[in-house]
Amino acid sequence: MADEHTHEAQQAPAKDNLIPGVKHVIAVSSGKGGVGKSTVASNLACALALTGAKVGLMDADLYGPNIPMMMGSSKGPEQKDGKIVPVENYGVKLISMAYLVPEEAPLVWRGPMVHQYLQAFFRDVLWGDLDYLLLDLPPGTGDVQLSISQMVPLAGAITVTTPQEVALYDVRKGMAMFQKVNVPLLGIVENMSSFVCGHCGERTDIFSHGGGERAAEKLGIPFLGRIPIDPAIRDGGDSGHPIVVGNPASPQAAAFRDIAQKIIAALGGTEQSGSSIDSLLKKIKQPFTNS
Ligand SMILES: Nc1ncnc2c1ncn2[C@@H]1O[C@H](COP(=O)(O)OP(=O)(O)OP(=O)(O)O)[C@@H](O)[C@H]1O
Repeated sequence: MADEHTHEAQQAPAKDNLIPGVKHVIAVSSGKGGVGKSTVASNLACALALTGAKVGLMDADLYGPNIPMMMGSSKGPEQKDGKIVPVENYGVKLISMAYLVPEEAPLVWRGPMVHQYLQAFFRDVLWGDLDYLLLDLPPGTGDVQLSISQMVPLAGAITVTTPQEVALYDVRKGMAMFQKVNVPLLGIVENMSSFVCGHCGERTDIFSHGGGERAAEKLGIPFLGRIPIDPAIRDGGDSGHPIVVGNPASPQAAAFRDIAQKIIAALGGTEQSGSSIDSLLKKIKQPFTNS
């Protein structure tokens, strides 16, 4: 069944460009749920915005949209001339299903509905000119991934994984799907790597160690970096202050910025170096607002 679907996707010619002002669309994916894909997507979006790039983040996880909470922006979008004005926080334009349905409503969509909603997220949202539009995908390989690969040209896909074997098994399947639909693989981010005790400094490899890098080597794709498992990162997500903007001086924020620079370089942009954290932060128009 999956093969039939991917075959369909491969054959479908790219439609009219639904987002002509967007230079690079980047899929943030994961083989498994709960590995930190939305956390990585929101921190990378902030890190890219801090370089001065124009950035959007689409919460394409129609079944479990978390981006508004993680980006501290629960207030829904406004409409203008029948179009949706994306919400903006930390210099990142945002859209999510969470803005459009009541909080407690179950999110159960059939395939055609998924396609329609995603199309509306591309076509009916006033994204304007963007350097990067990140798509936070649902975990796994399903309707959303296929619809998106048919709808817009993807500059590349990033996969987030935790380091243990069972997560890596799913990474390979996810990456194979992107390869089948001719989406370049930008690389793997290993999240929830080691835990370093804040008291004694001892390192514990809760989900094993180094699996993301080994998988990248095996698959012949770049390893983009590792993010430690750290309560401050979880706290940033829960409180709507991604650590990249909530605590920019932390090593965790630096790890996200480093990955963002690798993505910029992979897509042909210029790495921004030498900027102080203060000067980068001044580029965020309205920090900590819109919640
Ligand atoms: N590096 C980290 N350290 C500590 N907590 C983390 C880290 N990364 C993510 N988390 C936490 O793990 C939980 C799951 O993360 P997140 O929602 O980003 O995962 P996900 O892969 O997008 O999940 P799903 O796609 O299944 O909704 C969240 O509570 C988040 O704050």
